[in-house]
Amino acid sequence: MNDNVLAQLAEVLESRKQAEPDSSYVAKLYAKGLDAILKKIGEEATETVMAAKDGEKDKIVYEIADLWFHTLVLLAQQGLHPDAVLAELARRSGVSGLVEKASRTH
Ligand SMILES: N=c1c2ncn([C@@H]3O[C@H](COP(=O)(O)OP(=O)(O)OP(=O)(O)O)[C@@H](O)[C@H]3O)c2ncn1[C@@H]1O[C@H](COP(=O)(O)O)[C@@H](O)[C@H]1O
Repeated sequence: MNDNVLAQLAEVLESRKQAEPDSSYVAKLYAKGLDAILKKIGEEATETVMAAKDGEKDKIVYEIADLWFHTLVLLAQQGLHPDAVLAELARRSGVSGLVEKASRTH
């Protein structure tokens, strides 16, 4: 499991831009707009903090998955791909492969 999960999910999130709001959670979020997406990110960040404060490792993973998921929805809504974030992280850490991959695809 690696960043392909992010790329595959990004593809699904892109496809949901053509879906009817009633047919999909993500399509419904897009229809509600930016503020609704940002609200979910805020909620999931708070739930992550609470899980960490409670020291519940399983819950931390679960809530971070929710948080990452909603940030991926935000990236898609903004016309951005997760590769841009991976490339930025790679740039900071000096991992060259991802930077090259991102510059090839965008
Ligand atoms: N990975 C996810 C995913 N992670 C979290 N969630 C949703 O994010 C929400 C998390 O919010 P909460 O924890 O607050 O739970 P909730 O009370 O049900 O949330 P609300 O309904 O109040 O927003 C839940 O509704 C989860 O179902 C996700 N919904 C969809 N996906 C994937 O996204 C893709 C598109 O999904 P659809 O749009 O549903 O087809 C598919 O690949 C899905 O597997």
